Amino acid sequence: MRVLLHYDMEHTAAGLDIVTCPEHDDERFASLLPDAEVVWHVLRPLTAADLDRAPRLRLIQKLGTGVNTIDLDAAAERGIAVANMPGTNAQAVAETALLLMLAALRRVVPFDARTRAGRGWPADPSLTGGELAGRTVGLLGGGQIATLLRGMLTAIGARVLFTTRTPRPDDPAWRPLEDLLRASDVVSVHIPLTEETHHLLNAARLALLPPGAIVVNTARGAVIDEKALLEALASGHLAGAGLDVFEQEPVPAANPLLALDNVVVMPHAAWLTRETWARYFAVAEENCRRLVAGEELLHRVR
Ligand SMILES: NC(=O)C1=CN([C@@H]2O[C@H](COP(=O)(O)OP(=O)(O)OC[C@H]3O[C@@H](n4cnc5c(N)ncnc54)[C@H](OP(=O)(O)O)[C@@H]3O)[C@@H](O)[C@H]2O)C=CC1
Ligand SMILES: O=C(O)C(=O)CO
Repeated sequence: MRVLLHYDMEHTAAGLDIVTCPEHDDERFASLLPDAEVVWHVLRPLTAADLDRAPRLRLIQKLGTGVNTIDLDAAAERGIAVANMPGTNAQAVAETALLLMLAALRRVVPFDARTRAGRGWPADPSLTGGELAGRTVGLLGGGQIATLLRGMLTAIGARVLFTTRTPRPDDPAWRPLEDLLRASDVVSVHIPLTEETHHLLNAARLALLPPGAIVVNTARGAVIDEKALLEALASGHLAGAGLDVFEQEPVPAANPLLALDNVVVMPHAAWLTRETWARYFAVAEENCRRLVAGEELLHRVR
């Protein structure tokens, strides 16, 4: 079975003929699509035009959780199955969210730059940080990532609140979104990007956060209105942000958020650990086996 791994990563597996293609190499991707029976998809959008070049394609296997980068209707129209693998990267993302909130609270970006430039010592008192212990952290989402992060934050001594679409009155930490925002010193986003969640954190909702709050996003850029975020940071209402994801990816170098030293950034790499890859390949190979055997796929989305 011909598998097209759409990432710059070599991998072999018994019974699978795996070819790889870096995500930025559109020409190679187009040339490999006609023979692909399975695409192992990471993040580069998979469009109807791509699928038109792939007459043998039977399965789009998302390596990870969010399927917003796949044209699901186009896949369904062409009889191509789509599956994801929720949870396989949850530990990595939860740890990254924790890392970004600590980095923002402790001003790692300016400290790092000044230390490298030989201007780090003595440490500038204007960069005095804050501790997570004792602060209230509001999580948007109560799924696999938010649940792991909640455990980590509780161990550190933070007070954790969370919100979901479906109220969870049995859990004393659950709050309606606006109540959660009013109470949160740090807010961290862990919900999918859908029509409903697009710009969920807009100017009005960001204004509900207490002055000096920190926003962390390891979910999808467009859940936050980036212009409103920039204004809230520029006005000083927000003290900082930790961003792994952006409205436009790859994030353009001219994005004004990148010029702020109270914003710590990553290139949508929260998931990127060796352990995540091992889990990705285990599920992806199992779904290829199931496809060949005519068995029900794991985590079929469509
Ligand atoms: N940066 C990265 O590398 C990665 C990013 N991600 C992103 O993180 C997201 C979360 O992942 P994960 O925790 O595994 O997903 P889950 O599916 O386990 O959890 C999603 C949570 O979002 C909640 N939710 C959905 N819609 C809304 C809404 N409108 N308002 C409030 N809550 C909502 C759901 O609860 P309910 O249905 O009750 O509302 C659920 O608790 C993914 O969708 C993906 O976009 C994931 C992995 C890697
Ligand atoms: O799993 C996800 O949704 C990611 O963003 C990483 O690919």
